[in-house]
Amino acid sequence: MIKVRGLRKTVSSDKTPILKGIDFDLVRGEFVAIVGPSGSGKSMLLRCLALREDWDGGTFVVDDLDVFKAGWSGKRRIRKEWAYLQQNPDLDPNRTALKNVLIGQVGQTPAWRRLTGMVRTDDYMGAMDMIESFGLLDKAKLKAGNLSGGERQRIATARALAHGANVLLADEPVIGLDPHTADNVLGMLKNLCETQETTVVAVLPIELAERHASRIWGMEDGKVILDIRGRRLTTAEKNRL
Ligand SMILES: Nc1ncnc2c1ncn2[C@@H]1O[C@H](COP(=O)(O)OP(=O)(O)OP(=O)(O)O)[C@@H](O)[C@H]1O
Repeated sequence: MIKVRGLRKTVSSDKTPILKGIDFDLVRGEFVAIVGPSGSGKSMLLRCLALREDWDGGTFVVDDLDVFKAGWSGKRRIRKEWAYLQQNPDLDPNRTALKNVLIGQVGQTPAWRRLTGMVRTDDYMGAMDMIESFGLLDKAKLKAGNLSGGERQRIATARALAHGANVLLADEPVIGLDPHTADNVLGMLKNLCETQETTVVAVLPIELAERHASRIWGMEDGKVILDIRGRRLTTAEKNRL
Protein backbone atom coordinates (compact mmCIF):
# COMPACT_ATOMS: atom_id res chain seq x y z
CA MET A 1 0.00 0.00 0.00
CA ILE A 2 1.25 3.46 -0.90
CA LYS A 3 -0.31 6.27 1.07
CA VAL A 4 0.28 9.95 0.28
CA ARG A 5 -1.30 12.78 2.23
CA GLY A 6 -1.04 16.50 1.64
CA LEU A 7 1.79 16.46 -0.91
CA ARG A 8 2.77 20.07 -1.56
CA LYS A 9 5.50 21.41 -3.79
CA THR A 10 6.61 24.98 -4.33
CA VAL A 11 9.69 26.01 -6.26
CA SER A 12 11.75 28.68 -4.59
CA SER A 13 11.70 31.09 -7.54
CA ASP A 14 7.91 31.27 -7.38
CA LYS A 15 5.81 31.10 -4.20
CA THR A 16 2.73 29.72 -5.97
CA PRO A 17 2.59 25.99 -5.20
CA ILE A 18 2.88 23.65 -8.15
CA LEU A 19 1.31 20.78 -6.18
CA LYS A 20 -1.40 21.95 -3.82
CA GLY A 21 -2.09 19.03 -1.51
CA ILE A 22 -2.30 15.64 -3.20
CA ASP A 23 -3.84 12.70 -1.33
CA PHE A 24 -4.18 9.13 -2.47
CA ASP A 25 -3.94 5.46 -1.48
CA LEU A 26 -2.59 3.02 -4.02
CA VAL A 27 -2.61 -0.75 -3.78
CA ARG A 28 -0.07 -3.02 -5.45
CA GLY A 29 -0.90 -3.94 -9.02
CA GLU A 30 -2.78 -0.78 -9.92
CA PHE A 31 -2.07 0.88 -13.26
CA VAL A 32 -2.71 4.57 -12.77
CA ALA A 33 -2.77 6.97 -15.69
CA ILE A 34 -2.32 10.66 -14.96
CA VAL A 35 -4.04 12.92 -17.48
CA GLY A 36 -4.51 16.65 -17.58
CA PRO A 37 -3.56 19.84 -19.37
CA SER A 38 -0.03 21.07 -19.89
CA GLY A 39 1.35 22.68 -16.73
CA SER A 40 -1.14 21.00 -14.37
CA GLY A 41 1.67 19.31 -12.41
CA LYS A 42 1.72 15.76 -13.82
CA SER A 43 5.49 15.53 -14.22
CA MET A 44 6.12 17.25 -10.90
CA LEU A 45 3.90 14.72 -9.13
CA LEU A 46 5.90 11.85 -10.61
CA ARG A 47 9.21 13.54 -9.76
CA CYS A 48 8.10 14.03 -6.16
CA LEU A 49 7.00 10.40 -5.87
CA ALA A 50 10.35 9.32 -7.30
CA LEU A 51 12.08 11.56 -4.73
CA ARG A 52 13.76 13.49 -7.52
CA GLU A 53 12.31 16.61 -5.87
CA ASP A 54 12.10 17.55 -2.20
CA TRP A 55 8.57 17.81 -0.85
CA ASP A 56 7.47 20.99 0.90
CA GLY A 57 4.82 19.17 2.88
CA GLY A 58 3.03 15.87 3.16
CA THR A 59 3.45 12.32 4.37
CA PHE A 60 4.58 9.36 2.31
CA VAL A 61 4.01 5.85 3.64
CA VAL A 62 4.96 2.73 1.67
CA ASP A 63 3.74 -0.50 3.26
CA ASP A 64 4.69 0.16 6.89
CA LEU A 65 7.54 2.53 6.13
CA ASP A 66 7.13 6.23 6.77
CA VAL A 67 9.59 7.32 4.10
CA PHE A 68 10.52 10.72 5.50
CA LYS A 69 10.56 9.67 9.14
CA ALA A 70 12.85 6.78 8.23
CA GLY A 71 15.32 9.32 6.81
CA TRP A 72 18.11 8.11 4.59
CA SER A 73 17.14 4.43 4.68
CA GLY A 74 13.55 5.21 3.68
CA LYS A 75 14.64 7.21 0.67
CA ARG A 76 17.21 4.59 -0.24
CA ARG A 77 14.53 1.89 -0.31
CA ILE A 78 12.36 3.92 -2.69
CA ARG A 79 15.29 4.65 -4.98
CA LYS A 80 16.24 0.98 -5.05
CA GLU A 81 12.81 -0.57 -5.52
CA TRP A 82 11.09 2.06 -7.63
CA ALA A 83 12.00 3.11 -11.15
CA TYR A 84 11.45 6.54 -12.59
CA LEU A 85 11.32 6.94 -16.35
CA GLN A 86 11.67 10.52 -17.44
CA GLN A 87 10.68 11.84 -20.83
CA ASN A 88 14.29 11.67 -22.07
CA PRO A 89 15.61 8.51 -20.46
CA ASP A 90 19.09 8.64 -18.97
CA LEU A 91 20.66 5.84 -21.00
CA ASP A 92 24.40 5.79 -21.55
CA PRO A 93 24.62 6.70 -25.27
CA ASN A 94 28.00 4.99 -25.68
CA ARG A 95 26.86 1.62 -24.35
CA THR A 96 24.67 -0.80 -26.29
CA ALA A 97 20.98 -1.11 -25.53
CA LEU A 98 21.72 -4.51 -23.99
CA LYS A 99 24.47 -3.15 -21.76
CA ASN A 100 22.20 -0.36 -20.60
CA VAL A 101 19.56 -2.89 -19.59
CA LEU A 102 22.16 -5.11 -17.92
CA ILE A 103 23.92 -2.52 -15.83
CA GLY A 104 20.72 -0.83 -14.71
CA GLN A 105 19.95 2.54 -13.29
CA VAL A 106 21.89 4.38 -10.63
CA GLY A 107 20.26 3.48 -7.31
CA GLN A 108 19.00 0.11 -8.54
CA THR A 109 22.34 -1.52 -9.27
CA PRO A 110 25.35 -1.99 -7.00
CA ALA A 111 28.13 0.45 -7.87
CA TRP A 112 30.66 -2.36 -8.43
CA ARG A 113 28.49 -3.81 -11.14
CA ARG A 114 28.01 -0.48 -12.87
CA LEU A 115 31.77 0.12 -12.79
CA THR A 116 32.91 -3.33 -13.89
CA GLY A 117 29.97 -4.12 -16.16
CA MET A 118 30.06 -7.71 -14.80
CA VAL A 119 26.87 -9.71 -15.27
CA ARG A 120 25.60 -13.23 -14.62
CA THR A 121 24.25 -15.49 -17.37
CA ASP A 122 20.78 -15.29 -15.76
CA ASP A 123 20.90 -11.52 -15.94
CA TYR A 124 21.93 -11.69 -19.58
CA MET A 125 19.05 -14.00 -20.45
CA GLY A 126 16.61 -11.88 -18.44
CA ALA A 127 17.75 -8.71 -20.18
CA MET A 128 17.45 -10.28 -23.63
CA ASP A 129 13.96 -11.59 -22.80
CA MET A 130 12.89 -8.17 -21.66
CA ILE A 131 14.35 -6.47 -24.75
CA GLU A 132 12.58 -9.02 -26.94
CA SER A 133 9.26 -8.43 -25.23
CA PHE A 134 9.60 -4.75 -26.09
CA GLY A 135 10.17 -5.72 -29.74
CA LEU A 136 13.77 -4.54 -29.87
CA LEU A 137 15.84 -7.71 -30.12
CA ASP A 138 17.36 -6.52 -33.40
CA LYS A 139 18.54 -3.31 -31.71
CA ALA A 140 20.10 -4.94 -28.63
CA LYS A 141 23.66 -4.53 -29.91
CA LEU A 142 23.22 -0.94 -31.13
CA LYS A 143 24.58 1.90 -29.08
CA ALA A 144 21.79 3.63 -27.18
CA GLY A 145 22.85 6.93 -28.76
CA ASN A 146 21.83 5.57 -32.17
CA LEU A 147 18.32 4.55 -31.13
CA SER A 148 15.24 6.62 -31.84
CA GLY A 149 13.50 8.44 -28.99
CA GLY A 150 10.76 5.81 -28.80
CA GLU A 151 13.30 2.99 -28.85
CA ARG A 152 15.28 4.60 -26.04
CA GLN A 153 12.09 4.95 -24.03
CA ARG A 154 11.31 1.26 -24.47
CA ILE A 155 14.86 0.23 -23.54
CA ALA A 156 14.63 2.37 -20.39
CA THR A 157 11.34 0.65 -19.50
CA ALA A 158 12.90 -2.77 -20.16
CA ARG A 159 15.84 -1.77 -17.95
CA ALA A 160 13.58 -0.81 -15.06
CA LEU A 161 11.61 -4.04 -15.28
CA ALA A 162 14.67 -6.27 -15.78
CA HIS A 163 15.96 -4.98 -12.45
CA GLY A 164 12.76 -5.95 -10.70
CA ALA A 165 11.33 -2.51 -10.00
CA ASN A 166 8.08 -3.05 -8.16
CA VAL A 167 6.81 0.47 -8.81
CA LEU A 168 7.28 2.15 -12.17
CA LEU A 169 6.78 5.91 -12.46
CA ALA A 170 6.77 6.79 -16.13
CA ASP A 171 6.49 10.22 -17.70
CA GLU A 172 4.86 9.77 -21.11
CA PRO A 173 6.36 6.32 -21.68
CA VAL A 174 4.89 5.87 -25.16
CA ILE A 175 5.45 9.32 -26.58
CA GLY A 176 6.74 9.12 -30.14
CA LEU A 177 5.65 5.50 -30.62
CA ASP A 178 3.31 4.49 -33.42
CA PRO A 179 -0.17 3.55 -32.12
CA HIS A 180 0.35 -0.19 -32.53
CA THR A 181 3.65 -0.22 -30.59
CA ALA A 182 2.22 2.12 -27.94
CA ASP A 183 -0.67 -0.31 -27.41
CA ASN A 184 1.77 -3.22 -27.18
CA VAL A 185 3.97 -1.52 -24.60
CA LEU A 186 1.03 -0.44 -22.46
CA GLY A 187 -0.54 -3.90 -22.81
CA MET A 188 2.70 -5.36 -21.49
CA LEU A 189 2.75 -2.99 -18.54
CA LYS A 190 -0.86 -3.81 -17.77
CA ASN A 191 -0.04 -7.51 -17.86
CA LEU A 192 2.84 -6.96 -15.43
CA CYS A 193 0.49 -5.15 -13.07
CA GLU A 194 -1.94 -8.04 -13.20
CA THR A 195 0.52 -10.92 -12.99
CA GLN A 196 3.45 -9.52 -10.96
CA GLU A 197 1.61 -6.89 -8.92
CA THR A 198 3.87 -4.22 -10.36
CA THR A 199 2.41 -0.78 -9.71
CA VAL A 200 2.54 1.65 -12.62
CA VAL A 201 1.87 5.38 -12.48
CA ALA A 202 2.22 6.91 -15.93
CA VAL A 203 1.45 10.21 -17.61
CA LEU A 204 -0.60 9.28 -20.66
CA PRO A 205 -2.87 10.80 -23.29
CA ILE A 206 -6.55 10.40 -22.39
CA GLU A 207 -7.42 7.83 -25.05
CA LEU A 208 -4.58 5.50 -24.00
CA ALA A 209 -5.44 6.01 -20.33
CA GLU A 210 -9.03 4.99 -21.06
CA ARG A 211 -7.89 1.86 -22.87
CA HIS A 212 -5.20 0.55 -20.54
CA ALA A 213 -5.32 2.01 -17.04
CA SER A 214 -7.12 0.47 -14.07
CA ARG A 215 -7.43 3.93 -12.54
CA ILE A 216 -7.31 7.47 -13.94
CA TRP A 217 -6.26 10.63 -12.12
CA GLY A 218 -7.20 13.89 -13.77
CA MET A 219 -5.00 16.81 -12.74
CA GLU A 220 -5.74 20.49 -12.95
CA ASP A 221 -3.73 23.33 -11.46
CA GLY A 222 -1.71 21.23 -9.02
CA LYS A 223 -4.61 19.14 -7.76
CA VAL A 224 -6.10 15.76 -8.55
CA ILE A 225 -9.66 16.70 -9.49
CA LEU A 226 -10.73 13.34 -10.85
CA ASP A 227 -9.95 9.88 -9.43
CA ILE A 228 -11.90 7.12 -11.15
CA ARG A 229 -11.64 3.48 -12.16
CA GLY A 230 -10.22 3.06 -15.68
CA ARG A 231 -13.01 3.56 -18.22
CA ARG A 232 -14.04 5.95 -20.95
CA LEU A 233 -14.34 9.48 -19.59
CA THR A 234 -17.67 11.23 -20.01
CA THR A 235 -17.77 14.46 -21.98
CA ALA A 236 -18.33 16.36 -18.74
CA GLU A 237 -15.23 14.76 -17.20
CA LYS A 238 -13.15 15.53 -20.28
CA ASN A 239 -14.31 19.13 -20.17
CA ARG A 240 -13.04 19.50 -16.62
CA LEU A 241 -9.50 18.64 -17.76
N1 LIG B 1 11.83 24.03 -11.58
C1 LIG B 1 10.75 24.74 -11.83
N2 LIG B 1 10.74 26.08 -11.62
C2 LIG B 1 9.63 26.83 -11.84
N3 LIG B 1 8.47 26.32 -12.29
C3 LIG B 1 8.43 25.00 -12.54
C4 LIG B 1 9.55 24.14 -12.32
N4 LIG B 1 9.18 22.89 -12.65
C5 LIG B 1 7.89 22.96 -13.05
N5 LIG B 1 7.46 24.22 -12.99
C6 LIG B 1 6.10 24.70 -13.32
O1 LIG B 1 5.18 23.86 -12.65
C7 LIG B 1 4.03 23.64 -13.44
C8 LIG B 1 3.78 22.15 -13.56
O2 LIG B 1 4.83 21.58 -14.34
P1 LIG B 1 4.79 20.09 -14.83
O3 LIG B 1 6.01 19.87 -15.67
O4 LIG B 1 4.58 19.20 -13.69
O5 LIG B 1 3.48 20.11 -15.76
P2 LIG B 1 2.88 18.96 -16.69
O6 LIG B 1 1.44 18.82 -16.29
O7 LIG B 1 3.72 17.75 -16.63
O8 LIG B 1 2.96 19.64 -18.12
P3 LIG B 1 3.25 19.01 -19.60
O9 LIG B 1 2.02 18.20 -19.92
O10 LIG B 1 3.37 20.20 -20.46
O11 LIG B 1 4.50 18.19 -19.50
C9 LIG B 1 4.28 24.33 -14.77
O12 LIG B 1 3.62 25.57 -14.75
C10 LIG B 1 5.77 24.52 -14.80
O13 LIG B 1 6.12 25.67 -15.53
